[in-house]
Amino acid sequence: MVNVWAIGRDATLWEDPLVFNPDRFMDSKMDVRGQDFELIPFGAGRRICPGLPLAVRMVPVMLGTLLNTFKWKIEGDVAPKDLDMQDKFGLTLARLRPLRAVPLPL
Ligand code: HEM
Repeated sequence: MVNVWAIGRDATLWEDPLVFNPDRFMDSKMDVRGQDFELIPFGAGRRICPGLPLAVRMVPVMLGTLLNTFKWKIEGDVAPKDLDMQDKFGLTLARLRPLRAVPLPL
């Protein structure tokens, strides 16, 4: 069993590992397809997620469509910088408080 949680918080691998900063991947050559073990959201090796080819195509299409079709705000008018990023323990990590985003017509 690989502790992906610990890998993702390892300060020898990540700058400011506890900071939610998706921009850190902007110029990154890191491959999520099980080649770079710092980041293995689909697992790696023989049991790697068989849905990976579908997911890497569909997630950008779906996310891009949602972002281009609506403006978004966080329910309760919470500012993004104030978003509660605590997680709750489980077999997989889930947000303690679900993100409830509201689509607004453009
Ligand atoms: C962003 C989307 C997805 C992520 C992040 C993801 C992630 C994962 C991870 C981490 C595993 C465990 C790999 C391991 O044991 O090392 C897994 C397994 C699996 N995933 Fe996905 N997955 C995604 C989408 C999908 C989709 C779209 C499908 C099917 C259409 C799928 C089907 C499966 C199946 C069947 C397994 C079990 C494989 C096995 O145990 O041999 N996943 N996935």
